[in-house]
Amino acid sequence: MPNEQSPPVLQAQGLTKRYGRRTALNDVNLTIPPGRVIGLVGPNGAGKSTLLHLACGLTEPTSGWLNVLGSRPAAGAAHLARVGFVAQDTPVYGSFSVADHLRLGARLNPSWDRDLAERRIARAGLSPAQKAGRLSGGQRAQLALTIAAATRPELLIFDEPAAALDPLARQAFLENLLEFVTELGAGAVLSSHVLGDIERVCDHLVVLCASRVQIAGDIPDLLAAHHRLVAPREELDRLPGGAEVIRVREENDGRHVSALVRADAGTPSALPGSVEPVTLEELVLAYMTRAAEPAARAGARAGRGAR
Ligand SMILES: Nc1ncnc2c1ncn2[C@@H]1O[C@H](COP(=O)(O)OP(=O)(O)OP(=O)(O)O)[C@@H](O)[C@H]1O
Repeated sequence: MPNEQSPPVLQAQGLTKRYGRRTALNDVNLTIPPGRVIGLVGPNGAGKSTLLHLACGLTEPTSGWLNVLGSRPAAGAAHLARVGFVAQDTPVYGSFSVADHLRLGARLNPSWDRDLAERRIARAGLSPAQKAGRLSGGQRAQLALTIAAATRPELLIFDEPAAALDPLARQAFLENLLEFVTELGAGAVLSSHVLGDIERVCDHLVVLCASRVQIAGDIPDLLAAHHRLVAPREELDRLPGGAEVIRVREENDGRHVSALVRADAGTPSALPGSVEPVTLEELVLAYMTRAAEPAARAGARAGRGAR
């Protein structure tokens, strides 16, 4: 069970990963405190899988470093056992039965919790005799989750585990995930494109776009620090110190703008115009849009140059 003295779940400094000439992660700095369920969001190609693969020790940084639970990823068998990973396509062995998977898990993992595995398989309604290749996407995801959790890791890492599931199966999967996290006293990192899923299960958010972390923090703190305001455009030049405009949109009247602003706690009363709280979706979209704008402008310039 993590406490105040526990090391950060993830800590990265200058973390960079290149595949040939392609940069997947660029100078990522991140410190995530212990005991969190972390949502990792970002558009396709943002570098989410790369970050998760680095965290599991499946690949090495090009430069910089990353610590997971206070050590380099996969630094020896003992550290490897502290982290459970469920990959994007929740892989299982198609010709093995559910029971075969549990037997294999028990044989390969000294910390295997047989009681937890069997209890959860029964709870998910999976028949031990069923071949994994015949399971539905939702059942396969539950099996992969159970195998990862039965090794009793301190951190569970999921790469878009529920992407292919229908809403009901997704809800069942996420509920199960949260139950595991509670039962094991573990942390979890979960990448997803579905903000509703993140909102439902995560208490910490990392927005990754264009190979960099755009914003990270505990979700209640992030929501408290961001505001939507509608004000005359010129008022944006007179924002209080420390306030930062993340995204601006023209209002229909041509005189006012709607802006998403980051401001320290306590500043909302100093902001001009009408000030409203933001939703998690607005916040994430604002950072994604801001990150995409330089690339879009560069693309437009290149397009004009090509004509
Ligand atoms: N093994 C690889 N070889 C070459 N390029 C790669 C490799 N893995 C990832 N990339 C590239 O690195 C960048 C980041 O990819 P990554 O898969 O980490 O993004 P992602 O945020 O997980 O995307 P998605 O949401 O589509 O799964 C992309 O440009 C991708 O093409």
